[in-house]
Amino acid sequence: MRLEIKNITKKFKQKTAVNDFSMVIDANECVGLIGPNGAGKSTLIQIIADILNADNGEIFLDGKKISSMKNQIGYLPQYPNFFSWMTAFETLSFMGTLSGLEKNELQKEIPLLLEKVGLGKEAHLHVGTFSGGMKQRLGIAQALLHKPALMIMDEPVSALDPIGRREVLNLLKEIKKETTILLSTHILSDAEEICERFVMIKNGHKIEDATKLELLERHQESAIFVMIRKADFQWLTMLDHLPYVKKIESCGNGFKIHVKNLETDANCLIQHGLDSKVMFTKFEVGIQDNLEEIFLELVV
Ligand SMILES: Nc1ncnc2c1ncn2[C@@H]1O[C@H](COP(=O)(O)OP(=O)(O)OP(=O)(O)O)[C@@H](O)[C@H]1O
Repeated sequence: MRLEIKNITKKFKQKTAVNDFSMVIDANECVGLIGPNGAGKSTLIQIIADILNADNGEIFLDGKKISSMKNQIGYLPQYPNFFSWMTAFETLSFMGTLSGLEKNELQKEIPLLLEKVGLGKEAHLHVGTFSGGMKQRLGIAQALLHKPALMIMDEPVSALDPIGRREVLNLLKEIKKETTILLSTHILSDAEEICERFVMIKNGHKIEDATKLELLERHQESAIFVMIRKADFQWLTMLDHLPYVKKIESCGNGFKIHVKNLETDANCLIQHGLDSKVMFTKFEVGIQDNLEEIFLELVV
């Protein structure tokens, strides 16, 4: 499985929702499409699901146009809609028939699928009685019905309460073992839990495409965090005059010393401290923001 999104642009009147967006997803990846409200996530996802047409650009799945490969894609919309008077089993049976699946096949597969999404015991309950998390898990079952190679999900957990969110995240952890996943969210911590790669979108543009490690390394501050005894605070005033020290900030119980070159200047700084008889209780080289801070820095 290889999904290639090539230079997709989509405009709604004057508004460019997706702007020259390209990316590739390979088999077994779980990719988070991250962006604030209105960034263009739903528009892009609907173009991949072949629900919306792009104005420019093309999407290929295994080298073939996406429109001819729809049976390889499972799509979970942002707000899945079910008939409240149908049971979970009837819902999947109805959806499966609409997608052209055989009745016999459905009779066999639906109980297995409901079991997989944790709704085995609720198979014959009306969907109207389901919680948000249960409905979302039913939506995931529906998207998996035809055994797609790629699952695309639009904000699968954003609208759920903490319990529903946990249920769905746990389910996604299971599904990603056997299915390639692209999911959109504006909540980075959700994506962080299950995705290995993060593609950030802002005003329709791709602004970042990296693994967690790459993101952390790329956004690592050139600073050293030190904790010293109160008696040694005088040492800090001497640092102001060093050519490689850019700035000193007080930070919690210690100090953040910003330097020009982390690798070389950290050694110089520790040597300077030792020569000045400073006792370090903490000396941490390279301060990494967490992903949430990186996200805010990039998108706001
Ligand atoms: N059918 C439409 N007609 C006009 N403008 C639209 C339409 N659909 C989306 N837009 C606009 O395109 C931009 C991108 O919207 P989109 O829904 O793709 O963003 P999003 O990242 O999914 O946001 P959210 O997290 O709020 O769902 C927004 O400015 C939105 O108002």
